[in-house]
Amino acid sequence: MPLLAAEHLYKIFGRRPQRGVEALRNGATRAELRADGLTPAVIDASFEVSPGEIFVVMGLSGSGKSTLIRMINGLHPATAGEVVIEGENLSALKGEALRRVRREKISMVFQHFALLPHRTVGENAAYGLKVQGMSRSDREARADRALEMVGLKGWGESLPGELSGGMQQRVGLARALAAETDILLMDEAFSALDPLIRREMQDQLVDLQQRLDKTIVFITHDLNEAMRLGDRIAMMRDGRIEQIGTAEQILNDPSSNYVAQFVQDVDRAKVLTAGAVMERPEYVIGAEQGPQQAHKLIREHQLDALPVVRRDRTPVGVVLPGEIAAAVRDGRTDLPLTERSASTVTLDTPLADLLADAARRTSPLLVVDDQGRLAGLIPQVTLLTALSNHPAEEVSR
Ligand SMILES: Nc1ncnc2c1ncn2[C@@H]1O[C@H](COP(=O)(O)OP(=O)(O)OP(=O)(O)O)[C@@H](O)[C@H]1O
Repeated sequence: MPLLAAEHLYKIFGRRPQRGVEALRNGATRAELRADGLTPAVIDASFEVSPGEIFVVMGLSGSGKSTLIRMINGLHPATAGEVVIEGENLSALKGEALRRVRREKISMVFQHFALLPHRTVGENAAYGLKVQGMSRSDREARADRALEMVGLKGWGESLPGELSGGMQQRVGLARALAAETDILLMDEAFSALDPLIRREMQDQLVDLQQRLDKTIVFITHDLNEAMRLGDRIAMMRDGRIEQIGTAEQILNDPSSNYVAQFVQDVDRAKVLTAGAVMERPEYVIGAEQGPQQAHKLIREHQLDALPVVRRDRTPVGVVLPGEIAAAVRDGRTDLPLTERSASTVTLDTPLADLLADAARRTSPLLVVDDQGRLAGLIPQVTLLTALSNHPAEEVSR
């Protein structure tokens, strides 16, 4: 079951917004609604977020991201459609019931930290808990734990003004973590930070997510940030979600010209991984087999390379047509198939790392999964083609 789902959500600002929903469903354009005094901020948005996922909502200014996230946390009632959290329809809740879900399930991190300047870092981290009526000692214990998680142990007595921007945002994050909700909503949370600190925070967020298994909806207008953070990304335009997919799906298979144009300048080498560019081998050969069998398979199926694997499918190496043909011709049929060992990389190795020595490579790369089993193969030509699109200085990091 998804932890969080949006089902045909609409948010229209203006008087009697419901008529705008009807008009849009009947094919009216945004401009037509505007002329009628209505602003459609979110139009027919549907998606599901799984537990432990980082789901990024990406779009330009005015595309509807903030409005969408405000509907998810119940700050804005939806004009139509539903927000469902752990099976509970938020849109149907009111008053205390709505406040309870918001308090227990969702916490929010804002762009401008939203810290109270005259309260200490510790008090700021514990702020949401005080509002809930939690005892002082419990509040302090939770706030301390949260500050430690974000690397601010020992800063509890300081005032926010004594901290750098990056540290202040960590306090904002600690406050959200102290609430111990499963869902974190982050609205342009790192946009006010300078680039180096921003990267650090992105890395820390991914790390925290892996340790704490939070479900995160992260809003950004920065495509690189979206690609770095998102398990999946929803691309928004003019209130509508144009495409939802992994960074790789969006790069390799954009659903519209708009998305294609948007991603055209992305450095693919930094986003794509070995898993995205590999081919799944249709044929493999067991390490106990000999060159005769390898030769036969290669000839019959016109293979460019044949991975050699053990019984448990861990790779031993790869045989190439020319060499195996020569061995068979010379009668060296007792040759062990492990003769040429190939380099192996894991599924999540960035393409940029593979390109670093692509020009020197003479055999395909074997890709293994996290159990060390053969998952795929990256032919030489794939690397060389990628390399020609990414000059070496661009990919060396
Ligand atoms: N309270 C409001 N009343 C009227 N119109 C609004 C309101 N809030 C947002 N809008 C309009 O809804 C549209 C979407 O705005 P929204 O703030 O959700 O976009 P955004 O993608 O978050 O942009 P930004 O990154 O600039 O915050 C815009 O046209 C905006 O002017």
